[in-house]
Amino acid sequence: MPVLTPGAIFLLRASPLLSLPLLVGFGLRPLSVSLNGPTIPSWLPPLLSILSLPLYIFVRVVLRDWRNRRAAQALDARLVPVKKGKSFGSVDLLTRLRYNRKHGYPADGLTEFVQEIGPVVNIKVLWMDTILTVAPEHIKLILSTDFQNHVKGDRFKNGMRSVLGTGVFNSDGDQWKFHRQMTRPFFARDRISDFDILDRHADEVVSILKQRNKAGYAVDFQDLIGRFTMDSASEFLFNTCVNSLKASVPYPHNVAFPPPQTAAPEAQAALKFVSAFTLAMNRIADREVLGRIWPLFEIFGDKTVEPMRDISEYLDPIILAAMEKKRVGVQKDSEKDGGSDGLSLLEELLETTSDPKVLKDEILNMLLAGRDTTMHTLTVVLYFFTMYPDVCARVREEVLAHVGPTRRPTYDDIKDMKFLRAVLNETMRLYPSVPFNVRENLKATVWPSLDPNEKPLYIPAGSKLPYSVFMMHRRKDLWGPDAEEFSPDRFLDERLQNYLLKNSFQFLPFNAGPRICLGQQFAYNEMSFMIIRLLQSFSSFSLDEAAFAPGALPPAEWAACAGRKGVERFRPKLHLTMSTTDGLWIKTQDA
Ligand code: HEM
Repeated sequence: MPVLTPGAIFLLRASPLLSLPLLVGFGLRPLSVSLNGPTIPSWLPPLLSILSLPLYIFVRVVLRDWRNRRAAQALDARLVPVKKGKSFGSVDLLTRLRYNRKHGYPADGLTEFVQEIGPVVNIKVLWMDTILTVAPEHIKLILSTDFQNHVKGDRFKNGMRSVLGTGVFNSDGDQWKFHRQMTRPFFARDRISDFDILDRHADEVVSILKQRNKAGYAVDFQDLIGRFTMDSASEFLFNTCVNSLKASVPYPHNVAFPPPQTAAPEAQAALKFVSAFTLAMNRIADREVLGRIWPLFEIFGDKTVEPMRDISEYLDPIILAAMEKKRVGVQKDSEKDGGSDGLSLLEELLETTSDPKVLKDEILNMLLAGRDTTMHTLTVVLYFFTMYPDVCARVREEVLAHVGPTRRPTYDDIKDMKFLRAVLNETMRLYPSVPFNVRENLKATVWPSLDPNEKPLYIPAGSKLPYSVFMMHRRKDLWGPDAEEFSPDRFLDERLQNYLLKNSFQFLPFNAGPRICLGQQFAYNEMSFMIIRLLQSFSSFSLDEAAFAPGALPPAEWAACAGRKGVERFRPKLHLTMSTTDGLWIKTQDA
């Protein structure tokens, strides 16, 4: 049976509104004739039909703004200051932000709006309220103290549903509680400090880096570490390693005749799955950028169908096999090795549900959570090691002092390595994996004013409320005059007391409140483990700028810009999570 495309559904839903102009325009003439009224000139109905839709929207907007002003007055509050564009409906702002998202540095444009208007600003495009905040006071309300009133909301969830279903990331209320409770046991301490899986894959990463180094080629570290996080996550989550580290690793674009590579068929299947996964995530991220009107860009077909077909081809047999094992009571793979503590997430979930759709949604949600976030942070840590060799040398000293040159690190080693933790935190401060996030408020509410001389801010019900930890993490008034500098010691010296400890909500790489990242501890362990293994094998790292594809390095004009934009030698890119445009090409120096 043919399925309606998202665009067709959108148009069908909007059809009463779209048919209004035609009814007004063309219904008027026969009505006048039947009532013996004045003759209506033939040009009037088309003119009315053209004018009636904008008129209808205009009246609605004026009425809504009037109601909001009155509601604000009644609460002795004020409306959030608006950033206005130059064109009709401020469409130029949307065009500018979309262009910046593709070609600029993260938050380009938004940074200027915040400088001009303040840390909370209503970016009103097409008369819709989009209230951006970079204030810890408001983010705390959204995520924690007024959590019940701030949901992901249908607008966000509709765009994500064809990929993330109703998994933990893409649900609200009781449905979210069900998913969160179901997945939480998996993150018990025993489970996340079992380093066997990480160790095997870290060994593969080190050996690939060594081989390439010996042959004199740079390696795309982002690609390599993305395979590490994918293989580790897949093994933790569904007990089947995707084996992407076994597939051939790309050579830089400037290698004219790369050595021929052979890859096992399962490695090809892995790459197909990984690229379908990446594509599906990028497609839903595009929808989020387009906002409410995203279905209009999918009139002829759902853009996630194709990648989801490849994902299902890979994942469904794994899920069905696990269900079958459970049904016939075969001992679980992980129980054979290490008792029930070692259950994969899939096995853990099968204790609660046998619905294949719920199982698949959850696994995909966890892969999204677990792969791209850690991949990005580890990539930027390595980038900072190339830019700040003194920091790299200090972490290496700490590694050698605590773990030595070959021993496998333990949970306690990692816990004790304070400078390594500071480097991870500083990396996530400057380049948080989830730089922008969004919520919607169910009921109208009031936010405190950041200026004590001004009235509080009225937030109408159903507002789109994006918040940016990326921008908050760089505010000089919150972090000090050196906020744009990479300085891990700020998490250890007096700056910790002077800034962060005064307001813990100003540092939120893992979110906060009831929806705080479930994998936070797992992520710290995984990232620390990998860095320790790298620093046991290599003494330093360098960028190989010649290996970057044309256009992948920052454009020359960025050098004149203030802050990090002016100094970076990589190009951060935004989707649902942050990544590096066309990878990070590095060379290693053996220890
Ligand atoms: C550097 C690594 C990581 C960072 C920076 C990070 C950050 C975040 C953030 C910001 C959120 C909130 C998202 C939202 O509300 O829309 C989140 C949620 C979540 N994260 Fe992580 N994460 C990381 C690694 C992981 C890992 C490795 C896992 C699991 C394997 C994981 C599992 C989750 C889950 C399940 C949620 C959803 C929580 C909920 O909505 O109740 N994360 N994470």
